Amino acid sequence: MHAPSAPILCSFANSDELVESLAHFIIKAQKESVQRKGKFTVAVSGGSLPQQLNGLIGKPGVKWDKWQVFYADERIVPLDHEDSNHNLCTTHLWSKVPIPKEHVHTIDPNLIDAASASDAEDALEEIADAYEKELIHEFANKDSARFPIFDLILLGVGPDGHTASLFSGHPLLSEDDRWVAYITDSPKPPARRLTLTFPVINHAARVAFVASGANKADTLQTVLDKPEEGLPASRVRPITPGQVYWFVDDAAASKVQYPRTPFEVK
Ligand SMILES: O=C(O)[C@H](O)[C@@H](O)[C@H](O)[C@H](O)COP(=O)(O)O
Repeated sequence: MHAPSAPILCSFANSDELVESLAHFIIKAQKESVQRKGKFTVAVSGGSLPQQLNGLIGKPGVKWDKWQVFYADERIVPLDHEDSNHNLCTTHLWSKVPIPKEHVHTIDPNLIDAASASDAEDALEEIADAYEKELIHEFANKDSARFPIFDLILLGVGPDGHTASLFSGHPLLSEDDRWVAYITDSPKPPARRLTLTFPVINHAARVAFVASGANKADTLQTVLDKPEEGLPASRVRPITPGQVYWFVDDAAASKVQYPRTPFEVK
């Protein structure tokens, strides 16, 4: 197996340029995937990311009916709860674009009540299993790959270097079997979450991190310049031919020595 390729860092003068370039990048990835196999499989996370996808709204190149969307991580709360990533993405994106509802794969709402009614981990396990089955169903035509190969996984990074719901020092960092796992002790509230695991993230064709603002400068410096520290975001290194990209603004990249790559819209 080849070594993973080095991250590609693209930094933009301001948030508008970042959002617009990210939209072009996503549309290009979508075109390649749709041409090759008629669909585009994407995973998205929460935080500030959904808002940074608003460059896609109204762009004629986006073939929303070809998208199949999963959540890179999700909080175990009802889907209309203010903490829900699905709710956040619906507010910022899905409600504004013609994506078929059934193409956005949520955690099973029928299982959430049981999980909130008790502290039993069984209920969380059941939600994680059901979401994994949903993924297996979508990726059923996968060759004989051990893990799904997403066309694109979109991630944010927290101040502590976490990504999706993969946190420093957590035993889940060494999960090498499951596709989806739950946690009950997220340091970032709410505590109970689902997350795609590292093997899934690192099998993707493309992973794009999106980060903006000066409050991300120290984190990016550690993640990109000191990968040996092993922060969760540094561990995102998709296996060849997968590629990880960083879409950031100059404020977030201000302390990073790692070389920038000019972004070209083709
Ligand atoms: O649901 C979540 O909590 C997120 O998926 C999480 O991984 C997020 O992406 C980072 O914490 C960055 O969040 P910000 O973009 O808001 O800094």
